[in-house]
Amino acid sequence: MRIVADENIPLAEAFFADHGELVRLPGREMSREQVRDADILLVRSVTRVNAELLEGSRVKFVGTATIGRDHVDETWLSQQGIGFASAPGCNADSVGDYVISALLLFGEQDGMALTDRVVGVVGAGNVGGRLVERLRALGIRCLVCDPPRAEQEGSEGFTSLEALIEKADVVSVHTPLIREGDHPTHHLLTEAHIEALRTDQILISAGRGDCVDEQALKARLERDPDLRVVLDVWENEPDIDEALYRLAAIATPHIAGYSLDGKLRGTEMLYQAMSRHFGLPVRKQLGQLKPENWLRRMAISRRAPPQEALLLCTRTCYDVRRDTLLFERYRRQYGMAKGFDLMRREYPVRREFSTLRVELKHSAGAVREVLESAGFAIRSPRK
Ligand SMILES: NC(=O)C1=CN([C@@H]2O[C@H](COP(=O)(O)OP(=O)(O)OC[C@H]3O[C@@H](n4cnc5c(N)ncnc54)[C@H](O)[C@@H]3O)[C@@H](O)[C@H]2O)C=CC1
Ligand SMILES: O=C(O)C(=O)[C@H](O)COP(=O)(O)O
Repeated sequence: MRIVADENIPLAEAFFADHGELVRLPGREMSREQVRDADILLVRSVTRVNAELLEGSRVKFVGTATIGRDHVDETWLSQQGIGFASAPGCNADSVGDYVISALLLFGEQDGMALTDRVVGVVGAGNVGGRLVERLRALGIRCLVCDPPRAEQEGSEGFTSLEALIEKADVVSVHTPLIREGDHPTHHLLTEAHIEALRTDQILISAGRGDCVDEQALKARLERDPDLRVVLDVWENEPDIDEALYRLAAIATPHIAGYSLDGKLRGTEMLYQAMSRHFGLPVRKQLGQLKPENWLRRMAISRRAPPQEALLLCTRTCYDVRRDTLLFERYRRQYGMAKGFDLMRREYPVRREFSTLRVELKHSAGAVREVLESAGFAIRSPRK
């Protein structure tokens, strides 16, 4: 079999090369000619998978190593009898790490504890749902807006988008991009929602750029630059709006989910789905193929207050400031569109919180509880 895979899918050789010739390509420019003779196509979110790309090809299975599927015309694939799989939840906790890192940064800037702010999460699936679990475990009050879930599970525990914007201090958007149906999310945050934000609120957008009306957001920020927004996803990636970029408090090039762990999980999920599709045995597991030195550790030797310990461990794993600065460097050196993609391609290895083993030298119960709630693995002398 011939397998065409995006160059940014790690361990694709280790998982797939036994099944045929593996060709690596840059995803954004994948062309009809390049995939025509492929049997299996493995992509990321930057490749539009539709009739235009695949009509007349011999592709029998498409996998996207991402949670999002808005770049794939699933209806057309199914009409053609082409198998399809995505990687639900693969990097969900990495997006949570990103949000926690941003919340800690704002807490530090404002001299506030994490628990001083109410966080509103819009879209509570694998990403938003797990984020809410972690934040609540940290003692943070959360509001949740997820109308499809509210319809299925009953409205208790869910709130409308308008009420969430009114009551929350942080509005964190994690919806997929859905253009049709009962709950479309294209420009889910309308001009009216954006105008309703208070200057002291924080908006985080880490689902898909098109879920927020960017022109309205830009207009609001031009009038009210003190409103803080964290933008990881954008309309028209990679050629994003430079003026909006400059107005954002934190601006990153769609890397909220870019941990090595999340990406590798995505590759393994595609391997499993591909094996099922072709009736092949699942012989490989991520555990056998992971690089050495998989787990890292750190120790907290003194009696740090819980919030300080959390900040220390979070920054050891992931510091959102690094990515904001790095993005600015790439933009200056290569221009916006090229810098955006190049930073994603050369992204430094980042690990999920759960891979950091934190050794507590003191049996500080409160520190242990906070770190575990945030997702770190703890070793400490128990009382
Ligand atoms: N920035 C990044 O690096 C990443 C971004 N993503 C994006 O995050 C999205 C969400 O990921 P998951 O939570 O894993 O997906 P999911 O499918 O598990 O959950 C999506 C949730 O959004 C809810 N939803 C749908 N329409 C809604 C609406 N109109 N209003 C409010 N909620 C609505 C659904 O009911 C569901 O609970 C992905 O589709 C992807 O686009 C995912 C991973 C990384
Ligand atoms: O999983 C998703 O959905 C994402 O948004 C990915 O983290 C984005 O990564 P790329 O596919 O754009 O490399």
